[in-house]
Amino acid sequence: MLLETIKKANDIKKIPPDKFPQLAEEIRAFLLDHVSRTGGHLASNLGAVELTMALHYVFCLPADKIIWDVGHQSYTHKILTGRQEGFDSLRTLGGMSGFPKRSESPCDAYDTGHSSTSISAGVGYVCARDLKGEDYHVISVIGDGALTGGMAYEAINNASALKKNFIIVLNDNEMSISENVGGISSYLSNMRTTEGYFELKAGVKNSLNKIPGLGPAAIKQIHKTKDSLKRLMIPGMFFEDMGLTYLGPINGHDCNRMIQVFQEAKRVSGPVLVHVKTEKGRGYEPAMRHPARFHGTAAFDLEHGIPLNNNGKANYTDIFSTVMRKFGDREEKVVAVTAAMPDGTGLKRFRNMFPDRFFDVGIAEEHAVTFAAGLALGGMIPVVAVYSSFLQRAVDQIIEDVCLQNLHVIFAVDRAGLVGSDGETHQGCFDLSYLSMIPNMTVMAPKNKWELSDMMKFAVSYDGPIAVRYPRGEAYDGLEEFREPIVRGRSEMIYRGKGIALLAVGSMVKTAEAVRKKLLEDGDNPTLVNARFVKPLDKKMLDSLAKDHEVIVTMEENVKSGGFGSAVVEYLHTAYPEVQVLSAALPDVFMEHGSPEKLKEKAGIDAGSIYNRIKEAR
Ligand SMILES: Cc1ncc(C[n+]2csc(CCOP(=O)(O)OP(=O)(O)O)c2C)c(N)n1
Ligand SMILES: CC(=O)[C@@H](O)[C@H](O)COP(=O)(O)O
Ligand SMILES: [Mg+2]
Repeated sequence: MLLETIKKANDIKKIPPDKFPQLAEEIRAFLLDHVSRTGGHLASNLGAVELTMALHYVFCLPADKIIWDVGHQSYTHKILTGRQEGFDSLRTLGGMSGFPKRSESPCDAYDTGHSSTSISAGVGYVCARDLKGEDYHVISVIGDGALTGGMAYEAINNASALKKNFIIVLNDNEMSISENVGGISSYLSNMRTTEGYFELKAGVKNSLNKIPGLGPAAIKQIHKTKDSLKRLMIPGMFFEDMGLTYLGPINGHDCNRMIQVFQEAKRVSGPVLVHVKTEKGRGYEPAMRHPARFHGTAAFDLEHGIPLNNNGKANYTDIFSTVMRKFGDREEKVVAVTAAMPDGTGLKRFRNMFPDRFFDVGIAEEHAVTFAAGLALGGMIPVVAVYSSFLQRAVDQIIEDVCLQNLHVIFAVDRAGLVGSDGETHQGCFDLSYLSMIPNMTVMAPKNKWELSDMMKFAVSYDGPIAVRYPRGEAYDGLEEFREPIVRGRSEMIYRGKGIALLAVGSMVKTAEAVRKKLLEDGDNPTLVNARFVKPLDKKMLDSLAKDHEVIVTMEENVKSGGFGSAVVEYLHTAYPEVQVLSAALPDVFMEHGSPEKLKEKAGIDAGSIYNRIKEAR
C-alpha cells in the first residue's frame, strides 16, 4: 500500500509520479470506505484527488500556503498531511473537522466553510509575505461554483492591480452543489477542452528564441499578434483581460500534466490562474451519476449508494418544499430565489414546476437579497430560501435594500440553530439576533411542521419584510392540536400553569415540553408558551405571565446576545424587576462540529440542563 508511506506532509514526494495512479486509487478507496460509514462531503473530494496530489508534490507544506475555497474538498489534503486516523472521527464531537482548520494542522493555511473567500485570503497572504520579505508560494484553489460568488471577482480585481506572484487554481467540474449556473459557468463550459493555448504559448516562445537579432519593435509586434491569436483560440480571454496569466484548461486527473503546469505557474511573474478540469464524484459510479446527492451525504451503503438510517420522516425542508409547490399553483406573484442551493433548500420541486418563477443566482447571497428587493418593487412576492449561516453574508442588503424600503420579501431561513457535523462555519446561531435588530422586520419560528406551513401562508399574506426560521432535520410532528391562526406578534399558550413559565422559540418548544414533563413529576405546574414571534415581542403575553410566575425561562437555539431571551429580559427587567428570567441560549463561542443533540448538551440547552438550572434557581 502506497498510502502507508504517507505519514506526514511532503511524504508524497517520496513516491515516484509514475506510481501516482495507484496512490489515487488507494486514496479513493480510503475516502469511500470512511465517508460511507461516517457521512461527509464525498463527490467533490473524489474529484479533487489527483489535483491535491499534484499540488502536494510540487509545493512544500506548511511553508507554501494552499487555501481551499469552501474547504469541503480538502479530505485528500488531510490524508496527505498525516491525518488519516482522523477520518474515523470525521465531523463528530471532538473528532476531525470536515473543513480545513488551522488548529488541526500547520498545513491548513486558512479556516473555511463559506464560499468564494480563497482568492481574497490568498491576496492578503501574498501582500503580507512581500511586506515581510518572505519567500513562499500562495495557492488559492477555487471551484467553478465558488467562482459565481462576487467576492472572487473583487479579489481578482485586487490581485490584478497588485501584480504580485500568486497562483489561483480553478477546479472546474462543471458543478456547484447542483448544476452550476450563470454566465461564468457557460463561459467555462464553452472553453475548448484541448490544450491549444499551451501549444500556442510554447510555439510563440520558441519562434521568438529562434529568430536571431530580433529588435524590441518586432517582439512587440509579435506579442500583439499573439494576443489576437489568443483571442481566436480562447473565447473571451476573460481571465487574461482581468490581468491574470491564464494556463489551461488541463486534465485534472493527469498528475504528470498538472505537475508540469504547476511548476510553470511557480515561474510566472504576477498572478496566474491554472484552469483544471475535473469530474465530480470520479471513481464511484453512483456519485458520478448523482453528484448533487453525493455532494454531502449521510452514511450510505457502499455497494448500492443508498443512504442508511433513512426513517422516511419529513424534515422541515420537505414541508417548505410542499408549501412552495402549493403557492406556485395558487399565487402567481410568488417567486423563489436561491443562492445555489435548490436541493438543500427544497426548491427543486418549485423549479421543475414553475421554471419561469424560479431563480438560482449562484453563490451570491448578497445579490439574491437585493435582487429580491427589485422583484418585490416590480410587483412579485419573492421568497428567498437560504441557510441561516449563509444569509449572514447579506445582512447589509437586508437592512439597506429590503427593510429600509419596507419591502415584502419573505426569508425562508433554513438550517437555523445547530446544524451539527458541518460545525462552526455552518451553525445557524445568529439569525434571530441579526434579523430582529432591524426595523420593519418580522421574525417567526414554527414549533412543528404544521406551523411552518401556517407561517409561510401568513408570510405571503403579510406586507413587509418577514422571516421564518426553521432547523435542519426531522420536522416535529407533536402538538398537532395546537393550531391557533397566526396573528402578527402574538404567541401561543400551550399549557397554562403557574410559578414557572417556559417561553420557547421554534425547535425549543419540543425541548420545553420535555422540561415541563420533568417539572410536573416534581409537583410543579409550569406554563408552556410557544413564542411564535421573536419580533415583534408579545408584550401582552409577557405582562400576563409576569403576574403569576416567579420564574420565566426563555429557550432558543440562537446566541444569547441580541436574541429572544435578551429582548424578553430587556422588557421584563424594567417593567417587572421582581420576576426572575433565565435565558437558555447558545453561549458566546463558536460551536464546533458534532451531533446537534451532543452540542445542545454542551451548550446547556438540552432538557436536562435547563431543568437543572430551573431547580437551582428556585
Ligand atoms: C456563502 C456560501 N453559500 C453557499 C454555500 C454552500 N456550498 C458549499 S459548496 C457549494 C458548491 C461549490 O461548488 P464548487 O466551488 O464548484 O465546488 P465543488 O463542490 O464543485 O467541488 C455550495 C453552494 C457555502 N458553503 N457558502
Ligand atoms: C459545504 C457546504 O457548505 C454544503 O455542502 C453544506 O455542507 C450543506 O449542508 P446540508 O447538508 O445541511 O445541506
Ligand atoms: Mg464545481
